[in-house]
Amino acid sequence: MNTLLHRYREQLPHTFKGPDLIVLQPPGPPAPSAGKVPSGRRDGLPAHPGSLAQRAYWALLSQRRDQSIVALGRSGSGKTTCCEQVLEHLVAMAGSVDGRVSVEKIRATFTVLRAFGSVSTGHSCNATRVAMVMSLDFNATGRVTAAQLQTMLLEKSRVARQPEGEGNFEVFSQMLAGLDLDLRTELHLHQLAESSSFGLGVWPKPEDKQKAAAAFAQLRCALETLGISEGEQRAIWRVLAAIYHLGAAGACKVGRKQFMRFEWANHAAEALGCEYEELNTATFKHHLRQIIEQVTSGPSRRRLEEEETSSGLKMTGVECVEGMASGLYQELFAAVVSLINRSFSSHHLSMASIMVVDPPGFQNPRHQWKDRAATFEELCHNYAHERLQLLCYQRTFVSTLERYWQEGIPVPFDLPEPSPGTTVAVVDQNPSQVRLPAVGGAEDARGLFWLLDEEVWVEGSSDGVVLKRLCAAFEKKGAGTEGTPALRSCEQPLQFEIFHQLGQDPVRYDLTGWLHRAKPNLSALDAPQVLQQSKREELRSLFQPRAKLPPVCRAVAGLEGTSQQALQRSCAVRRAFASSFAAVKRKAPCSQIKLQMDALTSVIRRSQLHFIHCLVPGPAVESRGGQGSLTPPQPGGDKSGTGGPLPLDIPALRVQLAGSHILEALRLHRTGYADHLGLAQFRRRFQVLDPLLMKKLMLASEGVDERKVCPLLQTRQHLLRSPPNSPWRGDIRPDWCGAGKSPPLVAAWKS
Ligand SMILES: Nc1ncnc2c1ncn2[C@@H]1O[C@H](COP(=O)(O)OP(=O)(O)OP(=O)(O)O)[C@@H](O)[C@H]1O
Repeated sequence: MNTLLHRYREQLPHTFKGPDLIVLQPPGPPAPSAGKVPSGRRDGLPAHPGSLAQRAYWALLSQRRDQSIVALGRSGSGKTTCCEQVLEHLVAMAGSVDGRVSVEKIRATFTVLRAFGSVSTGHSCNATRVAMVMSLDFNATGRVTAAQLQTMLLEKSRVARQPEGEGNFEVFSQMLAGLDLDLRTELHLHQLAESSSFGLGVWPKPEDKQKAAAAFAQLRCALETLGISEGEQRAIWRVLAAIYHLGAAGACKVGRKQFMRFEWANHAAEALGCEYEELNTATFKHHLRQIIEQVTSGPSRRRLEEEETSSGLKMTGVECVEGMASGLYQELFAAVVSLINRSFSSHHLSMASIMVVDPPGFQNPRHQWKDRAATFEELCHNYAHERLQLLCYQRTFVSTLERYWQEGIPVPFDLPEPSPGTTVAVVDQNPSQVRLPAVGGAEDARGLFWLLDEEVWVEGSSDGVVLKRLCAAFEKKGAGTEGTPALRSCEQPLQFEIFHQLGQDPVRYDLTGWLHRAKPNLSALDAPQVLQQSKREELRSLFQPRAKLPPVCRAVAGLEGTSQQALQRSCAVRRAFASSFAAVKRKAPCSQIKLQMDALTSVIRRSQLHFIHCLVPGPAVESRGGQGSLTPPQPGGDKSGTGGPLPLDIPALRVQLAGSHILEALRLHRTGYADHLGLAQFRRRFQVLDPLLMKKLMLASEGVDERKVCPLLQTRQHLLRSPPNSPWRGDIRPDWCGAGKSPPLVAAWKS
């Protein structure tokens, strides 16, 4: 486990001295191994994400096993920066076959991802709104053969709606500010609309527009570095322009469902290469499509469609336009990811991979002293973050203690309580696969996602009903109830609080309108067809390859790839979606979020996991614009522009430490035996020192009586004491090998 405490480094002398806990240096090129090494570190590297990357790399080479590096922490804590540094370090260190993967391309990828996947919020000016897994494949000689990007949980609704004081995806303002005159005229962007229902084309200050234009020039360079042709870039700008025009067109709020401003809708159709009528039908007239399908399909299908129309699935005109815009953006994002993957793909054989995971950060409006309740999208990001924390908990504590128990190693350590699983269950617990006992005592307690998916089909149901059922299942009532609560209802109507971060960081949510959000948006589902059937060749060639992908996995981008490693990862995603076919068939948006997280965890689950906990050490500072954004960190000391160093926010740091079980993990690391090897790896590593002993060792372990192994090693403790400076030096405990316990037989060292 690694803790990266960014900024304020100078103010934290010797904060963490554990062998695995490191303090992040300010961003910059990976530090060489020279320099002051914090005491207790065994790899000889100073504190830096690069040192973690190096460890994962050596583990990959020595164990021939996939590795994953997962960044966790609040929004704005430096996860994306850290992941970028890790990837750059790996590529620079290992080198790549044929130069297919280079540091420049990795940087370019992050520039593109920041443009298309991040927004400006109070936490950060580049808050990521998509979860990303970037995998580097290595061959047996340790060189990078290929890379693959997969993305999940894109906050596509952001295109049409943003919380107060937050922005749309950066790429819109960049394109509107920086597009050259010819293209601007061709796409009807030379004169921006007076108002856009998507909040596009607005810059609070003139310098913001200049910055956006400069960022657009950088984005174009990045796209070129990734080998994305001029024609493909034009197709990308066309879709973005169409989304802009849809925002300007708007929808009539009363009467017939139709565009409010015909002229702008016409521009949107022109940009997409389709007729106005086609766009109009795809956006508003699903019933026409449904009627055709009903006529051509069998009776069972007809029943399903009837159900859909009779339940509250009918949408307003505004929802239809929003759905079309978000659907177009999701397809565009997936196409951009495919283009990035094309630039990294190769047919070279690979042995194993290192996967770097950057999820959206944990978010709480209270962190910026905002009084508003959190939104549905923020709940989804917090849920994703806690699913990864749960994985960390299982690997750090549950599996480790289980291994000690299996090997008969007495370690005085109790499983920390509570587990992140308590709050994860509030969101996604499925009574048919209950992992934890229902907190409120109700036998069939369903998590929020399941409740929303269920209630959306019930005639006359409301947000209040969902809240009532949720509280009945998970709220602790009465004085006798023990343990940390997972949920409580608030005094404000339709509001509730989930006790995230092990109860340390409760977030208040407003459930108003969530039932409406849980409906599948039929316009969004029609968007891919509009793009695939475009009359413009450049759009068709960009989007038609997506038509071949199974519709179940549409929310996940980056499933293409021909190498063996890429196919394995894609299979893991498909398996996760296949596990809940009913939810996929119903196109239920909430279950899809859970399935996307299942897919992400199943991609990395089999690998050796390394977690990076990024902490925000100081309080968020309101920007001069009053939009609640963090003051950008200053190099070399983080002066906030006020002349003095920012104070450390000790309570906030405590909350972050306690909310992620960091101190408990450190304690287990010191009490237990953090490093261990399977016998086969142990033999491979040390047999050169005493081949005879190793042979006996293998024979003993292959035989029935494993007890013979232990005395053999005890007689040769010097094996592990040499060579000098070996990172594996240490004491062997006499009971390191569990007598009579079942395999896997492991060797454990005292760190
Ligand atoms: N080690 C560091 N020292 C100083 N500043 C940093 C460091 N790491 C990141 N930053 C800055 O902090 C800001 C937020 O960083 P970043 O986008 O990586 O955070 P994040 O955790 O990925 O946020 P989110 O989850 O919202 O995407 C950026 O402006 C970045 O430049």
